[in-house]
Amino acid sequence: MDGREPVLSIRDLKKNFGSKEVLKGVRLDVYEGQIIGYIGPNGAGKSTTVKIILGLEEGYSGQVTLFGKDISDSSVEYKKRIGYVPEMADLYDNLTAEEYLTFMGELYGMEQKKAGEKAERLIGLFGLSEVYESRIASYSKGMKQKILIISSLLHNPDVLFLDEPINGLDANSVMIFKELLAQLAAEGKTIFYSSHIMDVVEKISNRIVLLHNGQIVADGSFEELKNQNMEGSLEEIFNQLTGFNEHKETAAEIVSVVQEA
Ligand SMILES: Nc1ncnc2c1ncn2[C@@H]1O[C@H](COP(=O)(O)OP(=O)(O)OP(=O)(O)O)[C@@H](O)[C@H]1O
Repeated sequence: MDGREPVLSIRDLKKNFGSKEVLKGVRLDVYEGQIIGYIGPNGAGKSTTVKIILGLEEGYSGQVTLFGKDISDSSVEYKKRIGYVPEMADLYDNLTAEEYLTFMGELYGMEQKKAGEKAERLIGLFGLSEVYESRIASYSKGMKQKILIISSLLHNPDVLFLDEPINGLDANSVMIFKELLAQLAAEGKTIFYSSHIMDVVEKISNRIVLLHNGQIVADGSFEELKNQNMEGSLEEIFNQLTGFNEHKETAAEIVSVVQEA
């Protein structure tokens, strides 16, 4: 792209679940400082791609190179440079945020004291100081989401994989989070952002990658996509590229079924 080595490079990535071909040859190079909006219809294979990169899903073909090394040859050490906010996570409800985050920091190779100090400061910045020592079971949805975000950042990763990260966050927290991503990218972090909230993806990403039927069907900045004969908002571009224009008819059919006697 600009002579630099990609942070992440994917070549001819294929993955089947049984007879279902989910990824049919994905090719992608991602560079430092990019915020990739990774989008696609339900079931397109976005989470599957991320899980393969994270080493959580095996049995694929093709090549995935992260930080210059093929992940199938790398030791687990590379995972210390990754932060991950999964879409659905099982937090340890019986732990307090302090215990959970210190534990996560240690898993990522941090010293317990350092992890604890950093976690406490981040908890404060996310407005959760009062509940730092309360059990996570007592947290609201948005509070749990903040814990996941903090846990993905605690060890200062180089690459972040975020799956619907603002789920449950209030408007003020969303504003901080969007700004946080921009500032992290400016510091050279690479961010992979999967979401169905198109107006947020449109605003925060500097590159949009659309996965459809197991392949990448669009790749570029929002401006570039608009210049490629696609019009309107990212939501409309998404509808055009995935061949969907029946929302009114489908909604009307649903209403008629709902109202059946
Ligand atoms: N462990 C599994 N076993 C069988 N099929 C799976 C498994 N994991 C995913 N799939 C299938 O692979 C396809 C892609 O799933 P994936 O979760 O990657 O989609 P996605 O793009 O992340 O979707 P969403 O937007 O709904 O989160 C789906 O058809 C799903 O049913």
